[in-house]
Amino acid sequence: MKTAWRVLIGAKKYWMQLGIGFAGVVVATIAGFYLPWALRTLTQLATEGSTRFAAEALTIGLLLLGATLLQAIGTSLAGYMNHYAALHYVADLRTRLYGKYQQMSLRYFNRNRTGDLTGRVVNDAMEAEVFIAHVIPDFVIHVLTFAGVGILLLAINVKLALICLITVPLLLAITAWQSKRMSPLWSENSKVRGEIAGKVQENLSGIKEIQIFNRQEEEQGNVNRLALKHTKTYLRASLFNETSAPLLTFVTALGTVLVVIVGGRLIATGEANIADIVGFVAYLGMFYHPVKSFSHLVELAGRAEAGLKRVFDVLKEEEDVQEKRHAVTLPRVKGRVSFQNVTFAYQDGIPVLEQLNLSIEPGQTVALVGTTGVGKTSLASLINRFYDPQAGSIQVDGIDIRDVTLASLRDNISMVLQDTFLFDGTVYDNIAYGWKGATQEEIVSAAQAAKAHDFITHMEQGYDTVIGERGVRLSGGQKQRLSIARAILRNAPILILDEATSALDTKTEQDIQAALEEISKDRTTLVIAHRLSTIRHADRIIVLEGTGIAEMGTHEELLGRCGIYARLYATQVS
Ligand SMILES: Nc1ncnc2c1ncn2[C@@H]1O[C@H](COP(=O)(O)OP(=O)(O)OP(=O)(O)O)[C@@H](O)[C@H]1O
Repeated sequence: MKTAWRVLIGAKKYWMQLGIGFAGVVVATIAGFYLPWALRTLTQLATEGSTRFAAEALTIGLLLLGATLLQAIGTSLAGYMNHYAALHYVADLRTRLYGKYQQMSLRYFNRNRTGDLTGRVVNDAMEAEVFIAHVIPDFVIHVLTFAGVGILLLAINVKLALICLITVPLLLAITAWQSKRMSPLWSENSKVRGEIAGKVQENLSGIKEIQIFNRQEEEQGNVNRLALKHTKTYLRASLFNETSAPLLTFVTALGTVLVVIVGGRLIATGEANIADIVGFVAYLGMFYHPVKSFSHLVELAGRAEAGLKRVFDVLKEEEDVQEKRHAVTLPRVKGRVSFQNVTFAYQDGIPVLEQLNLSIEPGQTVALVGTTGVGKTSLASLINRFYDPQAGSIQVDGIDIRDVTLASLRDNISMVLQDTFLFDGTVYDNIAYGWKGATQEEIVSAAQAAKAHDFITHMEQGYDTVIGERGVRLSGGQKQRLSIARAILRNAPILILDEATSALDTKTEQDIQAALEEISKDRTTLVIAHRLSTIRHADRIIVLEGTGIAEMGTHEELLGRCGIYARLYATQVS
């Protein structure tokens, strides 16, 4: 019920269509009441031996035709309008869900599987259609039919009407019990569906590894296990439904039996006539139908509710990297970046950085070095708020980055990441992704600076070549060069290069290094590199160890200190 309200309130924009749909449902349901009434009237006229039977029958026939027409028009109008509202609401829900994903921090994506999150947008959001176009209209039809037919039965014969009410509490009790038992089964079912989506998505992303390590059989087994788990949970719900359905049919039949027995006695005592009983029995099916179908409706609602809960769970999730209510726009900065007593951990109790202090002046190039896993990427990720630190603050030009809008902060930062991600579009579009509204000349000159122009022009369709999902049709080095071009195009005052040239051969790396040094001249640059030869000319080199800074200085100063850096350097040059 709560979900139905939530969906109805959420679909406010479509209340007009829902109103028309509602009117259609009401008209069609009421028009449907006429057939048994017509039967009763005809029987009455026949048993009374009316002389105008043929003329009366014609009138009743014409009225029946009108009622049937109204029923058809009402049903199709309601069907279209309810679907119109439902499908538009699904589209809104999918867009909102995707929008929410875009606001979430990386921490959220580390916690959840991509396939599961995709499943919520593709499958679970669609359950709103079931709610709006099926569950709610059916509920209205059932309530209207039950109440309307109930009144008609009372009008025909009060005693008989009360008799057929006897079984209703029992039918409702069975339905309520069924609904209580089914709800967790459907939740489990939706969860397993999400697990299947997550597993398949993960395996498709890692298809190379599966083939390299010959794990096809094992992975197929894993997917099969999940598929069977889904079958089992679905079957459990289905079994429960299938066993309670005959029980409902039996109790309904009991009501009809009572009406036949008591109806016979009432005819014998003259309290009812044949026409009443004919009308009564014809209405009885309509009267019990809503109560009987209520269980199917409960099943449908339960299934839809379980899916929608997974959608609403995401929508109500709090973003851990939040923009303040009155966050200001950060203008183009000079590029001073400072970390003050920053403590950061992915998991409670396992700090990656502790009480870290660091200040980078505008235009400086600072290199971060340290053993693998020490926290270099994590430190860089804090600057554009992929994550927020648990303690301390990070400032850009003296302004706490939590006080400014995320968009304006990120507009000031250009990043080339360790794993380059390219979209399935053209080379041109992928570079242009770096800056909205870049001109063709700017894109080409960024590609030239990133030493990508030559290989691009040698491709079949040059800048218009489609590079495939994640840039699969490019080599690692080519991808990296496109991503550097994208960053150059962005022309932001702060540049972060995280292993930006690791996939390049030495010659190309040297060429790009020169270009990167050129563009980093007038901007603050943070370089993370394992190959120490590439950061020799940095203004400052910071060596991370444990959870903080162990050494800091220029290349020469650090070599002279004969510490960690000197040892690392010695192992690389030897
Ligand atoms: N998303 C994550 N969730 C949990 N722990 C993480 C996550 N990313 C990194 N870590 C952990 O945090 C620590 C620092 O990782 P980080 O990637 O910052 O190191 P790094 O110095 O950049 O390593 P590398 O040189 O190998 O790229 C590591 O112990 C790593 O296992």
